[in-house]
Amino acid sequence: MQIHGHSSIDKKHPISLYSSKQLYAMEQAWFSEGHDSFGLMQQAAWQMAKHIEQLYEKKYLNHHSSASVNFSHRHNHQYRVSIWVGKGNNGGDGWLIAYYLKQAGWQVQIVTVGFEDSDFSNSDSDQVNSDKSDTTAISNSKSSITDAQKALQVARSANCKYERFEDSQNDLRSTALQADVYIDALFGIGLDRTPEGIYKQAIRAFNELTEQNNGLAIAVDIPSGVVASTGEVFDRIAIKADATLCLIARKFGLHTKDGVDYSGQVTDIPLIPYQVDNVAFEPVAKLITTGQAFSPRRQNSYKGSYGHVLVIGGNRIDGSQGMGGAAILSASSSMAAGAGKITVACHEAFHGALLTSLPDAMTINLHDAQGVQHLIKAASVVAIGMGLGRDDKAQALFVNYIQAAMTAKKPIVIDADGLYHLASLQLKNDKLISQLREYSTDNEVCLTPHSGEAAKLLNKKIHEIESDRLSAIKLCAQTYGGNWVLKGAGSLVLERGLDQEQVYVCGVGNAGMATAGMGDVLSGVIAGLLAQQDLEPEMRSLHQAVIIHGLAGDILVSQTNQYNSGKSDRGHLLIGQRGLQAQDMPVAIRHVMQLLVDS
Ligand SMILES: NC(=O)C1=CN([C@@H]2O[C@H](COP(=O)(O)OP(=O)(O)OC[C@H]3O[C@@H](n4cnc5c(N)ncnc54)[C@H](O)[C@@H]3O)[C@@H](O)[C@H]2O)[C@@H](O)CC1
Ligand SMILES: Nc1ncnc2c1ncn2[C@@H]1O[C@H](COP(=O)(O)OP(=O)(O)O)[C@@H](O)[C@H]1O
Ligand SMILES: [K+]
Repeated sequence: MQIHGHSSIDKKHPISLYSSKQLYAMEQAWFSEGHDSFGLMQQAAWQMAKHIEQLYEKKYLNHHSSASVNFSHRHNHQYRVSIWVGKGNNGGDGWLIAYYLKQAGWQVQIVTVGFEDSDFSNSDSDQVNSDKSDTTAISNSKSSITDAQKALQVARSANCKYERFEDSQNDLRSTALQADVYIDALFGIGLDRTPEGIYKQAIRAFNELTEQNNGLAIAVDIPSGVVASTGEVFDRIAIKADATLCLIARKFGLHTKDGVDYSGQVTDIPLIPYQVDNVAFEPVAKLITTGQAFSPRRQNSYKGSYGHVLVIGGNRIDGSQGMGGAAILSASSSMAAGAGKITVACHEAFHGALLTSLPDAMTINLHDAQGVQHLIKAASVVAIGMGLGRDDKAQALFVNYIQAAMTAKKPIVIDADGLYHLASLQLKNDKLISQLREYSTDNEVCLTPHSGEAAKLLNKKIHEIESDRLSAIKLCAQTYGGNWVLKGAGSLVLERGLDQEQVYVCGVGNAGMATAGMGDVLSGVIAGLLAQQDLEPEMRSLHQAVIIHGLAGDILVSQTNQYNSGKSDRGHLLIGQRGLQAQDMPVAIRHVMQLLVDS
């Protein structure tokens, strides 16, 4: 997975993301305007061939070639490419890439997967005389054959060598399979089920070969095995690409869930001017990698100008060890994100520990219902649920405090055990659920489940959530109202505006953050931003909080930021993904807040 270095925050615009259904609709819209589908495939392949050449030169010759590559035969060393094609149009792209790279002087070997001998002999009957081998002649040939078959003919007529994977699979060391660059054109956006049998073997062999030969693995459109609309990879069977050449428009699945691990560096090849204003092509989500710049604070201000966060959590059920850390992490992250004041309502057993690590905080006993309700009225934001406990007593507190927060019209952040209680209340048809949904139409309510919590909230299995995270977050919002984060690699954020909802995919963060307490940190950042009413709505938004959290995690493990001298300005040693702890986050959050002011 790519880790971003952030010595300053780069200012990339959000990237629109689409489902495969939308991609097919865009193509169809283009064809219905009279454009030729094989012509589009030729364009796609030609442009990909140029990018492949550039990627090759970047890796092996260690330089960036100019935008327009001068395709010429190489005298000293022939570039070797192994192109793996399936039977759909993704394979069609592969055949044509073979044709163009061969023209450019590459040594081309095609490996077909799932083809019968008859697939080649059938096309022999339509074969265009190789003397006249050009793509135009073939594109004008029999229209009854598919674009992929035409592409196959083009490559064959140019004498590109090919062999069936089925015939060579037992000998991965065969020289025919040795190459510098491996192109994955097995499946594109049409993949809709687990690759099995020969396909599974081919994907495994492709990955093994690229690794053994230290080859460059480049995926056409999307790594085969990744589902374009969801980012799911079935049974971990997918091409592990160093680079993906993404055709027409950016696929949602490249950036969330498993897709993040398989896509490598993604390059867009837009090809057609799809109508962005057309409702049919409204992106399903936007990929964000950077936050909004913060304005400097007014000099004439005081702690009250930046809000008062009340964290409610950190309980100890009789006889248990307790969960004070959750509230402490959330509170310290709130302050790191800039909240003016913080009070923690936690079990008294943790007051000492809290004050030792965060002397800036005020404390109150979680079970002092009157006192906490009083504080809810005084707070700017209420964040509830982190380590609150799941027993009946904790649920009674949860209901009581949520009611108080709604009466006092406070923004509410609900996480962890708070979500557990919501799920139980929903099953019991409790009136709190409809009250909260109603409340969320005019007031800020943020809910932040991971897949396990979302499964409980929707009364589904975790794999059902994971197989379609986009639908899951939408269903959460429909059922409970409010703004949502569905946490995990490529966290999804759903925010409801006045008349429409917007989904974001968080393009920062890393697997080092898969440790206990990181969610508590996120709830703190969300509350800390919401508390600062001097900020514009966009800067206090949920997606801003998720980005700050992810950037902070990346900064801690990055190889390229100021921490990599071995020591940070605060004397901490560089931290890696393994061993990153939630308690490391507040210092990095402060750093990101500063970078965003500077940017
Ligand atoms: N139509 C066009 O002109 C263009 C198409 N493009 C390419 O076309 C691709 C989409 O083509 P297709 O719709 O043919 O889709 P694919 O090339 O992804 O292939 C889909 C075929 O594979 C089968 N399949 C799906 N999952 C399978 C599995 N697990 N095991 C075995 N078979 C499986 C499907 O039933 C279908 O027959 C894009 O990703 C892109 O690469 C681009 O060339 C742009 C232009
Ligand atoms: N692989 C990952 N890539 C990016 N972010 C991650 C990854 N794993 C975890 N995170 C982030 O870390 C946080 C973990 O939250 P959560 O699972 O609720 O932890 P906890 O409940 O222990 O506090 C979430 O914001 C999540 O998106
Ligand atoms: K592919």
